[in-house]
Amino acid sequence: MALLRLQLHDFRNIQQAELLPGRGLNVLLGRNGSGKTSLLEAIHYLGLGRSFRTHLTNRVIAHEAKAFTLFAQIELAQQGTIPLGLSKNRNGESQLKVAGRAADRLAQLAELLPLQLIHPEGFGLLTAGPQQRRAFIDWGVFHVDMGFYPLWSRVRRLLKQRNALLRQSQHYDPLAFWDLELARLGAQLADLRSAYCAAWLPLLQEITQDFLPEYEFRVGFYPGWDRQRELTTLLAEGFERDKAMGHTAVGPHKADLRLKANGVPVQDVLSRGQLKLLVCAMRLAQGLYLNRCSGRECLFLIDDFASELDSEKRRRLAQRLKQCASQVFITAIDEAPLADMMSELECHLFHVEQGTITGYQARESESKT
Ligand SMILES: Nc1ncnc2c1ncn2[C@@H]1O[C@H](COP(=O)(O)OP(=O)(O)OP(=O)(O)O)[C@@H](O)[C@H]1O
Repeated sequence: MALLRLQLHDFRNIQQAELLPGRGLNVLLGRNGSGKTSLLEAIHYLGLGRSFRTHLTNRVIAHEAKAFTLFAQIELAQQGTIPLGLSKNRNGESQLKVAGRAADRLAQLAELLPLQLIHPEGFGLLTAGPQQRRAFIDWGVFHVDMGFYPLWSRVRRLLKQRNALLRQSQHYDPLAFWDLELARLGAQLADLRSAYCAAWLPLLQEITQDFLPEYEFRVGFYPGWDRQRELTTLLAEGFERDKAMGHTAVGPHKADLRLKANGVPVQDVLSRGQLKLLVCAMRLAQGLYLNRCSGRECLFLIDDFASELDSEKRRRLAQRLKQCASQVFITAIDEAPLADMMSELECHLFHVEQGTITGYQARESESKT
């Protein structure tokens, strides 16, 4: 999979621009505030239907404009080149087109454009609540198991129904029927997530050897409840508590990934820089796993991160990206700190200046294999 063309209209400070990326490393160079991160944000929008900086569409639409529009051409191994279009206006209305047809599910975008974002605030994956880590596991399962998305959607609907019933019912009985189904599907979801974590973990351990060899990492998957016990029993026992809280306290919607370094929770022992490296390793391991088990490539967006790594780690990052066969978009203020990465990968340079892309230059990797 590769992004061959990206056109932007009224996206942040970019009134109109076109990017024709290369397949390897695309370096977006520019001064502070020039629009580099906005370009990554636009690609993120195309892959996930949302920004990584804000949940407010109005912040992303250029001042004075009514809507933003993104258009892209992507190349897929099976389908060849297909166009994608996404537009959002200030009333929150979206238009999504895939291969010229109106599409209604953002999951369609995610399916076409698997992407991983590595950015300076990314360590929230390890320090914030479980929601981000659940989304992280689900990204992986979604891309390797076709059965995941319909199952996940049914579990979500069941939970909504259960929470609505909790608020209406004085007794547990009306919930019992729904809980049977929730427990059945919840167990299937937990099995998929747990199998994914077990399969992905060896790759993570391999990559952390590059980035953080001083630690031994262990990763535990928590399915959202104690699987020694029946989920139906736990749900029935927790009825009064759940009713008081207005939502369900145990179940697959509480799944989490728990990481330890030398036996201690990572957020208690690693420095900020080390947490960032670990997140980077986790995301690379996902890209690599996707590539190994489905032959598909995942696109990497790397914002302002490489300058935080020493030269050896940058080289290792580039080597891993090469292993993932990934197309990479990386921002930097100047190219000097990226020299190590640029020598490992086929490299394309773009200059971003006040919302316009002013330069383009393709460079051959020095150490092509
Ligand atoms: N909705 C908007 N309309 C117009 N301009 C905007 C909008 N939102 C943000 N901007 C401006 O867009 C510019 C580009 O921001 P962006 O974060 O992409 O810059 P950057 O090149 O990544 O900078 P840095 O290197 O400092 O991270 C900023 O000057 C910002 O003030």
